[in-house]
Amino acid sequence: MFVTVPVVRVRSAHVAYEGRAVLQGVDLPVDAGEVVAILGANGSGKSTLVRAVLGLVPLAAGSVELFGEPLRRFRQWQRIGYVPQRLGAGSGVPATVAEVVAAGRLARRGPFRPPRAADRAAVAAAIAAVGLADRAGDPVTTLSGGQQQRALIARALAGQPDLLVLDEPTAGVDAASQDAFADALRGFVAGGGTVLLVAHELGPLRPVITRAIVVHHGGIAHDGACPEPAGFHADPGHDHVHPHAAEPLGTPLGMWQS
Ligand SMILES: Nc1ncnc2c1ncn2[C@@H]1O[C@H](COP(=O)(O)OP(=O)(O)OP(=O)(O)O)[C@@H](O)[C@H]1O
Repeated sequence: MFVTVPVVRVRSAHVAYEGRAVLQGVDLPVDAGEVVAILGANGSGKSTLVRAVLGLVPLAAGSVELFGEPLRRFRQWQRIGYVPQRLGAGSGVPATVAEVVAAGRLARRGPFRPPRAADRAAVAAAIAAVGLADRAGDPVTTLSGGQQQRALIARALAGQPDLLVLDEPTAGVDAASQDAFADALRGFVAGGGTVLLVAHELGPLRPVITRAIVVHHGGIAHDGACPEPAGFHADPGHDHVHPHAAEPLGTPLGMWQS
């Protein structure tokens, strides 16, 4: 019998920083093809959860499996594309968009092999997917913050991962970049990809999200449909949400938002 293995399986995860508990017994399975948004107030532990999934912060207790492998044995990192929360401080090297995106291909082709046609095609496709084809030759430093974020997403896509993990990919990003990102995600998922992303506001991403997780008080307060903000509260820039009739589980959405 064919049994599908979850792409991510977090079991009873506990994480503490300097003795202060941030996650306390979190369970999270993510199946292939899901687009899971992790929501919650500032400091609730959203980034900590995705960092724990990737082994970037240690678990005090519990376990993580990726593609059915315990994290400590997992070696297929080329199957995962990760976009951290912020572009690090500039290295001083004015790399072009194409160079930054091509770096995302290294895990696939190995650092000492020249790029093949398939590598060049994957890089071009990733740049096009985020709507930056006309900026491919420009230094990333000349791009807006939102466009730089799109370049990082293209870098993750260029590796043709099975799982994309994105930490607040649309925070502070202009509307055009949010739309471009939503389109890129749609294409990625249509090609069989799975997505785990941290978000503060869903905006244009909302229709792409198949499942929302809300982290609150070290645990998962909601796991299901996207909480529906009413009317104009869904607008980007409106950073709080009021309780209303459609909220899930009877929990005031305001509790989850800062
Ligand atoms: N490396 C660290 N050392 C100590 N404390 C940390 C560290 N990283 C995060 N924390 C603390 O852990 C808590 C959860 O942080 P985390 O970044 O996971 O929250 P978040 O939900 O992603 O927040 P935000 O929405 O502001 O990005 C916060 O109180 C934060 O200050």
